[in-house]
Amino acid sequence: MLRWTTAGESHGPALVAMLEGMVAGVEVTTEDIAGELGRRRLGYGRGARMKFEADQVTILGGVRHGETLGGPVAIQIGNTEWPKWEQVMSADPIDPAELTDQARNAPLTRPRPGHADYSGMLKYGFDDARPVLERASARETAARVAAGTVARAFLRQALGVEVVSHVVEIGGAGAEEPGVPAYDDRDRIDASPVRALDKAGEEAMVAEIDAAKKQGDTLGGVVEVVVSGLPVGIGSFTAGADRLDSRLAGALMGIQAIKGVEIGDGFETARRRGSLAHDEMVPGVDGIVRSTNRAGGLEGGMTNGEPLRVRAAMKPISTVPRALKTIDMASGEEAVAIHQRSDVCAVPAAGVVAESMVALVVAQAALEKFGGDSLPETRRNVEGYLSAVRERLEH
Ligand SMILES: Cc1cc2nc3c(=O)[nH]c(=O)nc-3n(C[C@H](O)[C@H](O)[C@H](O)COP(=O)(O)O)c2cc1C
Ligand SMILES: C=C(O[C@@H]1CC(C(=O)O)=C[C@@H](OP(=O)(O)O)[C@H]1O)C(=O)O
Repeated sequence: MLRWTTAGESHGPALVAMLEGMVAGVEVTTEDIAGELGRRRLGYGRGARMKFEADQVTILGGVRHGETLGGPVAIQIGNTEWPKWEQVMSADPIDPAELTDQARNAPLTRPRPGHADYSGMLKYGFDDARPVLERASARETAARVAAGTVARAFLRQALGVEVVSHVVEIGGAGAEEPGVPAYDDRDRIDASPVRALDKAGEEAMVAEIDAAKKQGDTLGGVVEVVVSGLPVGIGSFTAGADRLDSRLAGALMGIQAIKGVEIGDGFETARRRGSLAHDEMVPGVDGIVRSTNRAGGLEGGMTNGEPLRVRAAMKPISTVPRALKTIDMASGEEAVAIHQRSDVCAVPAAGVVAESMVALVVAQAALEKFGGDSLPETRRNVEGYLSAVRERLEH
């Protein structure tokens, strides 16, 4: 089974991603991972940290001469800001007399509403929010994108599947009809400051970010991930936990600040009558096709051969410059939340993270269906299945 995990803190020396269960022979390089990490740093409205900090990628294991070996893949993302944090985030005990950076090490006792600070301090028994926010921070999403790069490479090389995303709304602003991107639109989307497919939508979103920034405020929004080239039958209807839709929802909700997930037309479908909610089946060149794709390529927890479409809604950035009310946990007095700096909006970056989580989940489900220890073996299994499906559809 394909499994992934990450370790590391926001201001630690590095993040680490581990990916187990990947087949041998998938072509992936340090440059590929760095390229995806670069996409995650972009976006109009991101904060100062994206400018002064850099991700340093090292593949520590599981890849040789540009190909996976079948063993666990370990990827390190070094943080160039580490020298500034070496004392505060030291893994080993530090003699208080040697601590030169007292200011940076001062306990953070004013939990920020919308963050993990308050519940995390009480749950783990900390008087300082630092140990909570270091791991709760979305800096960790860099490690997910690194693991996701390997999953995307596998999907492309085993199945010809491609994953793309675009930003649909920011702070309620966006195109009326944002359209559905194809993989060929990826460079154009990445060149947009907000990763929008549509120019009018882009302008509205940029204006909304400018307005929020001026008012000392922050924004959330909605991203859509589209996966093309998927064969019918990935996922399962046999148990709730095996449904591809439930797995996608879990993986996307697992991204920091994601508060809602829609499959296909999602909540809009719930407002329609059945006659206008589903996707009728009509004869196509290679068998059966759908006249619409309202279901977003998923029926009964399985892919149905149409492009997979899934949306994720991100709440506004929690650290609001116009600081929110809180309670100082040291004194019990009313206070305002800690605010050092913040993104105004990280929705474009969240789209890249969402692509990675979708790629990991789809790769996991594809490996369950097709198996194999090497890329050629998986490909043979895919081809055998596809030819059986083609035969079945011949009339
Ligand atoms: C890519 C990305 C970047 C983020 N950047 C920030 C940020 O700069 N400041 C902030 O307060 N929250 C940021 N967040 C969101 C917080 O990490 C998130 O609101 C917090 O973990 C609590 O969210 P939760 O209730 O979903 O756990 C970011 C989230 C993502 C996905
Ligand atoms: C560092 C990243 O995102 C960070 C995620 C984050 C948060 O609270 O989630 C808060 C910000 O960091 P800081 O509080 O130190 O300014 C972001 O810059 C990154 O995405 O690489």
